[in-house]
Amino acid sequence: MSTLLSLDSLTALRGECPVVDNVSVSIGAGECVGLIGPNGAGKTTLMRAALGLLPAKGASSLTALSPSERARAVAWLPQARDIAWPMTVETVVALGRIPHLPRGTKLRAEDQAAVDAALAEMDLTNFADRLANQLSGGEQARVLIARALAQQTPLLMVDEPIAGLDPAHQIGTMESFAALAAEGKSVIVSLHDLGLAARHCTRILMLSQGRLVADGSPAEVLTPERLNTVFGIRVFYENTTQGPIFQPTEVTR
Ligand SMILES: Nc1ncnc2c1ncn2[C@@H]1O[C@H](COP(=O)(O)OP(=O)(O)OP(=O)(O)O)[C@@H](O)[C@H]1O
Repeated sequence: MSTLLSLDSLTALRGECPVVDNVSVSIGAGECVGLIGPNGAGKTTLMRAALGLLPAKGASSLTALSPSERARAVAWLPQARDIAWPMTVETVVALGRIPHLPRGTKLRAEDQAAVDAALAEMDLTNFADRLANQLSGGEQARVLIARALAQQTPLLMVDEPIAGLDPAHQIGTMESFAALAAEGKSVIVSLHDLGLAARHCTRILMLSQGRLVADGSPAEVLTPERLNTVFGIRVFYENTTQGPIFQPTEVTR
């Protein structure tokens, strides 16, 4: 299995305090990896440090790449979602093709095909000519996910992509990520919906206070003890013929 991301003792400080603490992990092709943890656990910091967007100790395989190589190796969707520019949805999504275009050239047929596919995947084909800054918050979020998909990188790293999406688009987006993994690409997705993580992710990384406290299949990681100690919740979890059903039921502290 080829390795798309390798972190070795990655440590990121905010002031004196390590908010990502000695994380080592390797992500191979074909994985849909859910990155979970309470608010402030270090999920965003871990992804930004892995991308080389924050200074960190230890090593990330991505930071060894040149900026242009990195842009073809990984697509990044940050948490902030507002689109300020009065550009059409199609133009915003086409920005995802820049890493693939020879300098100064226009979109080629293969680039347009990638843009059209990403628009369709995010249910945005009918929005292609709308101004992106005039869309709702959830619609803008889908435009930015489509831009990341259009990049067609082996690895997609997305920070809370389904926050603010309606239920159908949350499920559809997670299905798109799972489908990418089934095709041999990999996705690292931070999210707070543990039910969708349990259902769509092949692997879960659980962070608590900057440390990687669990790494395995959803059933291995989402145990009652960890959900109690790390998240302070009790949950109902059952494997059914329709897949795992996972519902937080009460706060335990
Ligand atoms: N710019 C900053 N300066 C100082 N501390 C910061 C800064 N950004 C984040 N932190 C701290 O680092 C810790 C980890 O933050 P991070 O954003 O990585 O958490 P997270 O797991 O992504 O949280 P959330 O689920 O709320 O998005 C938090 O305690 C946060 O307060």
